[in-house]
Amino acid sequence: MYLKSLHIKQFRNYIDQEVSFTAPKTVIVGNNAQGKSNLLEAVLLLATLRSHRVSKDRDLVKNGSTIGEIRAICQRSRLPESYPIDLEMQMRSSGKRTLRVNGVNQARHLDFLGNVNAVMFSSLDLDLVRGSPESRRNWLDTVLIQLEPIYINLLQQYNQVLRQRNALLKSIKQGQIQYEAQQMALWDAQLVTTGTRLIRRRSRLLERLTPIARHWHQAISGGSEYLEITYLPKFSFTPTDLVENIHQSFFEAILQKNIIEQHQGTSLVGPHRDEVSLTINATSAREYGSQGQQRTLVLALKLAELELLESVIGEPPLLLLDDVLAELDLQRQDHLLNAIGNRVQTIITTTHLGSFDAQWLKSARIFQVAKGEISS
Ligand SMILES: Nc1ncnc2c1ncn2[C@@H]1O[C@H](COP(=O)(O)OP(=O)(O)OP(=O)(O)O)[C@@H](O)[C@H]1O
Repeated sequence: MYLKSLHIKQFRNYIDQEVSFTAPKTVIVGNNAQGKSNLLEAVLLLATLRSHRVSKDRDLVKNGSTIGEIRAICQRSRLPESYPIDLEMQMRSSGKRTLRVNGVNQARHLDFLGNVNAVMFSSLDLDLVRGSPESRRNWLDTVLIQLEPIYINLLQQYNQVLRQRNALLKSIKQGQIQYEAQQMALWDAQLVTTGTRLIRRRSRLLERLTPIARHWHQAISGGSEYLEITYLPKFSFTPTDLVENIHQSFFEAILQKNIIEQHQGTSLVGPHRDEVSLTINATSAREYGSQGQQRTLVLALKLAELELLESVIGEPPLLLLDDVLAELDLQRQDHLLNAIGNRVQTIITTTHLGSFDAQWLKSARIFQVAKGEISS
């Protein structure tokens, strides 16, 4: 797919900015806090309807405004040039969003998704290995939303059940209501049904990503390291388990935590607490990996994400590199730049052009950004 132009209004530190992407590679240069990440965030929002940095739309809308807008024209390779897609996303500090495709309102998120596909690689992604389980869960969710847009509905359903179950547990903890086994069993059943759908999809995604990530990981590390990626719910689980078996193990785990959940006033079992284990030669990459090993691993995961999306969608997604190139050593940079080639439309942000290969820069369009204004 090709992103032809982006128009952002009252979004983060931008007032009204239009950018045309006339080359497969765009480099955005600017000092810190000028709006580089904000621009990439706008593109990622169109692809996933989620920000990788904040959860509330009020943080995305420009301070002092009530409504922000991201508009893009893109071109899918399966459609003729005369059928560009016009996407519009309006967000309000109240949280209400309006989504339009070619001028037509889309009531459901899943009807908007799938028009833009993108892979973001930012310094925040180093948290994928070193950070909390939440960053790994968020990563899986972001990839799944693009691979199968219906996932956004499944995620919303689960989160709604979780919120209600947590509210009930909190009221029990605070003594506002009595624990009633029958009432709780209803919520348990919904948590298990909606949660199992997420667990199975996340685990299936890892089964598809692992061989690709392993390939990249071996290529970058020189072939001596063996990567394993495993989905770890709070109960015993294998990816080949039947749905009924997962349900049963999930229920048993909830039952075991029954008393402490009432005591803590929150749900302790479910995909919101799951972990993804990343091991190199059977050793935890998070606890024992060197910084270099962790960087190689994150790069391998991102390249796997790119390759998987490309094979499922049938064309390369956009690649958004937020100030990460300078953080990679030359060998890792080479792997990344070779993998991108000229096939993948890439938008790169950087504070200085010094770390870029001169030849590579020749084929790129370069913009400057300062105080939320982009110039060429
Ligand atoms: N909702 C908002 N309204 C107005 N300005 C905002 C909003 N959110 C962020 N900003 C401003 O955007 C700027 C940060 O931009 P951005 O995160 O894109 O930085 P950057 O250019 O990528 O720099 P760095 O290299 O430090 O990451 C800051 O000046 C911040 O105050």
